[in-house]
Amino acid sequence: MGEKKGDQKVNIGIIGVGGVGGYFGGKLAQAFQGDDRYNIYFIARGTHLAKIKEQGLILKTHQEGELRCIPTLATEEISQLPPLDICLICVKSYDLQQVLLALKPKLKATCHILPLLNGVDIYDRIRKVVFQGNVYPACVYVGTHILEPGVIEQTGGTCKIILGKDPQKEDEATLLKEVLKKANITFEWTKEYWEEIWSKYMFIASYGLITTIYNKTIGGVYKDPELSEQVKYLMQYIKELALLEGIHLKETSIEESYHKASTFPYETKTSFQRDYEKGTGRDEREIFGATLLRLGKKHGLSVVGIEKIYNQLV
Ligand SMILES: NC(=O)C1=CN([C@@H]2O[C@H](COP(=O)(O)OP(=O)(O)OC[C@H]3O[C@@H](n4cnc5c(N)ncnc54)[C@H](OP(=O)(O)O)[C@@H]3O)[C@@H](O)[C@H]2O)C=CC1
Ligand SMILES: CC(C)(CO)C(=O)C(=O)O
Repeated sequence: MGEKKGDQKVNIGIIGVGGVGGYFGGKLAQAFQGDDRYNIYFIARGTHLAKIKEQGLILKTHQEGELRCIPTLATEEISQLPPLDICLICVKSYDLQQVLLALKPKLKATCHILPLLNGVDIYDRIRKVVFQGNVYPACVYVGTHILEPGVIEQTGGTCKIILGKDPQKEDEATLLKEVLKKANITFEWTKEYWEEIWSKYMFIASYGLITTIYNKTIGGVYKDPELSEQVKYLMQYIKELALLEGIHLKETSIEESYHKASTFPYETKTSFQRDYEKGTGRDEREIFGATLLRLGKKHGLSVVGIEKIYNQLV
């Protein structure tokens, strides 16, 4: 499906306008502001939503300065959305199921669904609930968070979305690619998306766990020899898991993944760490920790070392 003709509008939903959704959704809203062929819908809640309604979303970026992004509509109610042509899913994994159930009736049969969550089984989680549309497995390296209600700060990462074809479909995501290009969002369409998603997982599960447990930034962990050893231990384990799941990561994947930390500012915190620090008990440990144990047990790997690390989370 290419660009829409006539007075048909392209309805784009950003589900969860936090760090990731605020960055990409903000760029989309900015790009299409005043262009009545595109409607941009933000799903947000609480004081963050109230501020967005009041002043628009303020997006502070590393490369492009500060942008004020005004969507067509910002609301907490997914039921208020029109049928969507494109949907970026940007909630944390613990909110995914509930959001999918609400979204399901709002996704057109041709909808282009782009999940930007961390994790190796996000595609499967979505496909258990949503049968229509095209779900493009994806990952992204971007350091971004809600600085204060209504304000997103992006400080590091390439900001490039790596995505590929829905494994169950033949669609090439023409409309989504056009929209991303128009909004100046960098992306790479690849056949190797599972390798990319597992590589990202190797990076974020390892650094996520160690930054969180030791209360250090990504730079702090990278510069600490003992913590770096733990990161590499986790990476080695994830590389083995990937292979057992049929994904062959490169010979150099651990070294590359370990050094990726140096492409983020020293002070960068992981999204897992930010949640954990809030102490609300709502965090992605299931994705970053429990999944390592579950898959390890499934394949008969020794999980003693992983359990020792995981059990340090309170
Ligand atoms: N932050 C980063 O730098 C990166 C994060 N990721 C991954 O991306 C995903 C999103 O992370 P991130 O952007 O940091 O998360 P955030 O917590 O910053 O953003 C998610 C937002 O979605 C909102 N939300 C969730 N459910 C609903 C709902 N039903 N209605 C309205 N709003 C809702 C949350 O509101 P509330 O706060 O009220 O719960 C929150 O504002 C995660 O899987 C993360 O691991 C991937 C790459 C980089
Ligand atoms: C480390 C980072 C910022 C890299 O994209 C990330 O994915 C996260 O914190 O969840």
